[in-house]
Amino acid sequence: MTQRYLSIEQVDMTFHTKGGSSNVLKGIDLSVARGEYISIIGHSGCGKSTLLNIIAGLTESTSGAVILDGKEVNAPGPDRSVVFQNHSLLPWLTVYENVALAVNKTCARTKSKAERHAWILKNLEMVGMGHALDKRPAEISGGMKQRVGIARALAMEPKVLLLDEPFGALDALTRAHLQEEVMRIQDELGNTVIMITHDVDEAVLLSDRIVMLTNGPSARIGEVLDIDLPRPRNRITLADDPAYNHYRQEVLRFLYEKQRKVEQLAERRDKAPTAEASKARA
Ligand SMILES: Nc1ncnc2c1ncn2[C@@H]1O[C@H](COP(=O)(O)OP(=O)(O)OP(=O)(O)O)[C@@H](O)[C@H]1O
Repeated sequence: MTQRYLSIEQVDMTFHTKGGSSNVLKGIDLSVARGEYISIIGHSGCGKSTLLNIIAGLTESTSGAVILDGKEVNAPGPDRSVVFQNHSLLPWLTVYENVALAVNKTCARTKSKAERHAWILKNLEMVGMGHALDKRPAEISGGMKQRVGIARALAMEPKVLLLDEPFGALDALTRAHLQEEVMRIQDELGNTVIMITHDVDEAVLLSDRIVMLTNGPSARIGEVLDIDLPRPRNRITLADDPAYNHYRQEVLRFLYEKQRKVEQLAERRDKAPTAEASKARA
């Protein structure tokens, strides 16, 4: 594997709003190998989506750089496709047309009309949506919409697939099915993937490495955990696997420790006498 297929170098992010400035990310450094599956996990509001948006080129970082396959990227491009938690299909287009829109945009020069048609079908079949080509988003379930979103992202043949809590809004069974699909597709295509998740089991099941962000403000990478479990992975077998459970515990320990620190700070703040109270006592 080529190390540094994607590298995030010393990325800082500060948002300036009317209410003041907030430092969200500080000194994020991460190298991702080609074909690697990375999950980013961290407490709510720590800056995971901000980081993903910076990689996608949707948000410009305050400083630092994102280098993909030797080139700096700082605007959206077809080399990075994003799947969001809440599907972003165009409601007036059919399933087929939603994927076709992306394919016609990115492959117009490289594929003939017939090739593009076959490619759209192949990608929709890969996610099990070949039977619903003419349906509109309102006529299919949430899980099916996510499948179409994944097909659309894959059909663009991105260098990096960015998944922002792609299964977050789904029921447990649909979520499990889609995780299996993504693992199978990943085995077949060897995509480079960066996925945000809140789900520790999902992170361990799918990832080669889990990147754990500290709590904000100024979140940084707290720990990176290598998930050295053979593939293909089976969730039922892994449930009794000591290595799998060890990885789970490691992520949970990190998250609980960070949470505990936040609670301790809040306790200290609540106990500390306020300036007014001190003045009143004086
Ligand atoms: N465009 C923006 N302008 C100002 N502040 C922003 C903007 N985008 C995000 N933030 C702030 O940055 C912080 C991190 O937000 P972000 O959505 O990246 O967190 P997250 O870890 O993805 O959260 P969650 O897990 O809840 O989705 C939050 O405090 C948020 O309010």
